[in-house]
Amino acid sequence: MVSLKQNELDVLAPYRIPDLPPNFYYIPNFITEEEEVSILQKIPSQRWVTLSHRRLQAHPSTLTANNTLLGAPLPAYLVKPIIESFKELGVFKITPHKEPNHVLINEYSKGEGIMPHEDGSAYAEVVATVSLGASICLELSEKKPSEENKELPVSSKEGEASGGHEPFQGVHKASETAKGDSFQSASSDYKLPTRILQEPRSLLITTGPAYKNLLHGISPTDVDENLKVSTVANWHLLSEPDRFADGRNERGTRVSLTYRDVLKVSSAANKVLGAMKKK
Ligand SMILES: O=C(O)CCC(=O)C(=O)O
Ligand SMILES: [Fe+2]
Repeated sequence: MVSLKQNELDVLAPYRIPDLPPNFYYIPNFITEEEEVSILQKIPSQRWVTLSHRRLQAHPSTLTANNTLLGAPLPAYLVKPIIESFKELGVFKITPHKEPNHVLINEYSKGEGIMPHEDGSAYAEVVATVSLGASICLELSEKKPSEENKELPVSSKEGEASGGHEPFQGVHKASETAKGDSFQSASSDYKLPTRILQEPRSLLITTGPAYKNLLHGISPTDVDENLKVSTVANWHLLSEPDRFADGRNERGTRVSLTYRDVLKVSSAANKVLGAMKKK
């Protein structure tokens, strides 16, 4: 019997990735192949915003400049079956709205990635990422003092401004230097930096200190290499580790759905009331 720590999402305990800051959970085969195909077909092709190393779309909309979401329902294909399963598992049970209200869809072609960054204070400390199409490695590193506040600006996350391209390059370089310097983890109990290998149809949940204290990114490479039990934190939770027996993951086009609970939500009704109060 797995012993449960306080606040741990009980049903998820068997999926907790060991030796990482609390808490990452990796659930292989979270959705079926049919569900995967169906979601991929429904992602609207006209809503992509192309960034320098990936393309992106936000549902129901991009956040405002002060990180507020104009509340609106998520499209049905993002709700069923995924959010229904989140409710059964209690994924968002600790967040203010108890369910996600915002989804960013990222698409990475072979060789593309995202700079190491933190998701920041606009969201509750739970992110649930469903991977589609192909496997990819998420790289985790600890924030160094010099890397505090490497929060991806909303503009770059949401693709509103081309200025978002600059931090991508800059932060990516910072991380590579850190690795070259044989990065020393402040908390030596944890094996950092490390990688989480995300297979298609899997769910990765990031909560608490894992959300707050680490940077995550994806190398813009054609092949993830040197994959083995000692370099991939979730190796024992993989659905098909044999696929990576040669230590390699040849990248394909991978789409991620990142579900979040935006803390500040304004409704259309609130806007009208606010305007009336000002009069
Ligand atoms: O594609 C992913 O898994 C990561 C995306 C991400 O970090 C983000 O959108 O903030
Ligand atoms: Fe992120």
